[in-house]
Amino acid sequence: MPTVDLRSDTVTRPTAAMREAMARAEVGDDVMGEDPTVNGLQEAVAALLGKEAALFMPSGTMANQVAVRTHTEPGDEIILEGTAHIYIYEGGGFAALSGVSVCCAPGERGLLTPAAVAAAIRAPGSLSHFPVTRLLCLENSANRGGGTVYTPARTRALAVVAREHGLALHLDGARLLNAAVAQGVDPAELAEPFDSVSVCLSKGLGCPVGSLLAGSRAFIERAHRFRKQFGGGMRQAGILAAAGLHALERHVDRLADDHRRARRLAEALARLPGLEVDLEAVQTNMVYIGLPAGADNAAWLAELKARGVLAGAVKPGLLRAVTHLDVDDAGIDAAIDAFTALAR
Ligand SMILES: Cc1ncc(COP(=O)(O)O)c(CN[C@H](C(=O)O)[C@H](C)O)c1O
Repeated sequence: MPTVDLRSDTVTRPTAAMREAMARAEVGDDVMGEDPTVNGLQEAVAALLGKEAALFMPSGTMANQVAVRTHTEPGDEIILEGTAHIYIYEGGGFAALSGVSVCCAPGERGLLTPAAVAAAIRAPGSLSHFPVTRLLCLENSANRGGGTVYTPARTRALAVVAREHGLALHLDGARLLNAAVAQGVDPAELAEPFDSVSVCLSKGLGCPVGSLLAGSRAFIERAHRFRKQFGGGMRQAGILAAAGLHALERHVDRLADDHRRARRLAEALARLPGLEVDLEAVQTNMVYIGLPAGADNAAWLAELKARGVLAGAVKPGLLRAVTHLDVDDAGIDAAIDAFTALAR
């Protein structure tokens, strides 16, 4: 029985055409700045996001953590929404690598409001008791929010509050191209208010490895130093960068297919007895699925697997399904059939 892997869009494998592009890549030593394909990808992504420069990174986590380190000094504080990837899924890197504290602001479906950001900013006290709030990080699309998106207008409104208080702004744009395609807007419009933006090539875009961090030339120069310090300097990485150039050319518009499939899956599951799906949160390629009270994640995942469907567990009673390049309409049909059989 074929298996449809809905655990994450990180599971996408390079297509044959992408592998050919990788095999043809011109390469050089990127630590010496001599890999022409990496340089080309960095220029292309900087232009895509409307930034002066960009830096190729082995992972989205490293792109975020280098950004935090570049914006802050030990003892500073950063503001994150309570379900942010930087807060939950990056190994406490903000503390271990940057020595900063976090103020988690309450969001709705993973998205912050200007009021929540304003309330999270440490008032400069007369004494030096407080950490200094230095950086606001947003996530677009918001993973644990359900793959929800910030609009350009809401992003700008949050940036106004941050700028009024002298904060720097970083965007965890792991799925920024999903957010842009879902809204029919230019990625550069969503990136515009930010000092730094990370984007992932290794998720829905189908690359085996890679993210980029974009920002001003001065910011990227400073980030370059921290990437090296964190061990992220790479040598003939053009083989990986070629996948990114290929993906930017061929795999961006098709993200709409992933969103359509996620929507179809969500609407079918929402109709099943005992399952809970927040359809308002299904805005891109993710479907969070609430199980019946008392259901056991492991048992459900095993039953789904036995029916050829892999899903991810988020927390007790909550699963996640993510559509991507390697999921087709037949895979969605199989997932609907499997959940239907189990929900009875
Ligand atoms: C918003 C966001 N920002 C950053 C990252 C980190 O990217 P990588 O370090 O995995 O390349 C992820 C990965 N997300 C992964 C997933 O969704 O399966 C897991 C949870 O780490 C992400 O969702």
